[in-house]
This record gives sequence, structure tokens and C-alpha cells, in this order.
Amino acid sequence: MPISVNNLFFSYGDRVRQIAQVKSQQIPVEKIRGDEHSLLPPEDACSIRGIDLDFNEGCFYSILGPNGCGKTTFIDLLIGHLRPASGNVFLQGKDIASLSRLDIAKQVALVAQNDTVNFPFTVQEVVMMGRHPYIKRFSMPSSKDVALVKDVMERTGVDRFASRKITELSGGERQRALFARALCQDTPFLFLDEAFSNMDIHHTIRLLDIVREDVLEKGRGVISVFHDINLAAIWSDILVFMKQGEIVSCGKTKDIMDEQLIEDVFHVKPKVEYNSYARSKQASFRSEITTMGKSCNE
Ligand SMILES: Nc1ncnc2c1ncn2[C@@H]1O[C@H](COP(=O)(O)OP(=O)(O)OP(=O)(O)O)[C@@H](O)[C@H]1O
Repeated sequence: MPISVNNLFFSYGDRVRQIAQVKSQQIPVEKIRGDEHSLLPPEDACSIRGIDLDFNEGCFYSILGPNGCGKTTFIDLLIGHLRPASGNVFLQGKDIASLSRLDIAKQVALVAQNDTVNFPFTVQEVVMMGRHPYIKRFSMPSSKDVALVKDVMERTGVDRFASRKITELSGGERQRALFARALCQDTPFLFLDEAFSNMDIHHTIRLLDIVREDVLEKGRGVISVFHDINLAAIWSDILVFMKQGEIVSCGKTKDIMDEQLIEDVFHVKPKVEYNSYARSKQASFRSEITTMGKSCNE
């Protein structure tokens, strides 16, 4: 069953306005906004505007778009962290607003960009937390939980630092441990919000391949926010381009990725070509800063 999004609207302006009005006993918004230290985002701050989309299991979706266009907000709405102003998100046929956090945790796992664990748990303990939705209170993990954690730690390579404290790892190592925790949740859908931002290219490719394998073998649906268009093009089935809170294009890389679209969305001038090594279309960029018409590499 897909995640279905119907006519979704959300605005941080509305959200903060509601809170501010309650706190300040209905003081008109204009007065609140008049203060230069206002809590309100500017009038043109991005909102999610009328998104309709289905995310299916067994498919890898990449969400691309400029800073502040609403990618993380969209993900937060999809996983129930934020409530839409109007419209609905249906998770496996049920309105996400009607589901408990535990129900949602059995359906979706998230690796977020700046996730942290502040308590000095060991990496193994953190990865085991992925099994919490399935372990009854005051019970021990089952042999299935232990086997799954072991398997995921080996696949992701975090078994090498299983007994180290999460607070003492580098940014990339910590991100890999949190990735392993999300995989252990073993959910039909996995959300990645710039989950590779701290990782070197070796570990990025290794984890993308693991995710891709799970899409093909377990039928998992993956929805990933990327800034790297080329990585997204190689590993995803469907690219979703966003701009100012709206979806401007959605489809297979080979069908939709072209120079005009990237220029419209990001205001850069790429060259887009099929790359036989990458087995995908890829975008190349260049610096316009030259000396006597030559770049620093010529
Ligand atoms: N907690 C918040 N309160 C008020 N406004 C917010 C909040 N979080 C985000 N925004 C605003 O909402 C808009 C969308 O933010 P969001 O984080 O969804 O963008 P994004 O596309 O994920 O950006 P990036 O690529 O920079 O991570 C931005 O204008 C941002 O300033």
C-alpha cells in the first residue's frame, strides 16, 4: 500500500501565527510581524502548496530542490512530525493523523541530517533502539531482534565500532550508526533527509547500495532528500523536483532530467548527458571564472 498525499498545504507562517495569537491573546498578526524580532517567517516564506502524490513500496524516490523550498517540511508532513493545514497523508490506507507514534514507527523509519544522540550509549545499543517499536516494555530483545541487529551492523560496517560510545564518534561514523538503527526498524518505508551529508563517497555508495538492495529484495519504499543530483539520478527510480513548496516535475531520470529543468529549479547552467559508466544521465557543471578563457585545470 502506498503513502498517498492529497492536496497537502502547510505554512510555518500559519503555524507560528496560531501559536502567537493564542499566547498573545489574539493580538493581530500585523502587530506581531511589525516587530523586527518577530517569530513569524517572512510573508514569502515557503509553504507546502497543494501537493498530490503517491509513494509506492519497491521504489526509490529522490526529492531535489533548492535550499528552503520545503523538502524537509514535506518529509515531516509525510511521517506525521507536522500536521498539515489542510489535505491528508494516508499511510497504508489510514490517515496518519489517526495513527499513534508506535503505529507510525512500525511503518516508517527516518535518518535525518542532523540527528544526534546526546547520551553516551554504545553504538550497539543505539542500533538496537531501531527494534524498540517491536519490543514490549520491560522485555528483552528477542533472538530475531538480536540477529537482525547483528546482520545490519555487519552490512553497514558499523560492527567495527559496536562497543564505542556514540558521543565519541566522528560525524560520518555517527551518521552510519543512525542509518543502521533506521534499517533495524525494518519498516515498509525508509525516509532519508540528506542522510549522506556527513559521509565519504565510499560509505555513501555502500549505504546507497544497501538501500537499493532492500528496495529490490524487500520491496521497501525509499524517499530520500538529496542535494547531489547525480547520486540521486544513479540510485533512484523516480526524481521529484520541488520549488517554492510545489512539485514542478516528477518522473524517471531518463524522462525528466534535462538542462532546462535543472536551470529552472536551481538557476545554474548544467550540461546533461547519458553517462555509460554511471548507467544514468548525469549533470556536469563548470566555473565561469576563467583566465584568458581557460579554467584553472586547463
Ligand atoms: N521551525 C521552523 N519555523 C519557521 N519556519 C521554518 C521552520 N523550519 C523551516 N522553516 C522555513 O520553512 C521553509 C522550508 O524549510 P525546509 O527546511 O523544509 O527547506 P528545505 O528544502 O529542506 O531546505 P534545505 O535544502 O536548506 O535543507 C524555509 O523557508 C524555512 O525557513
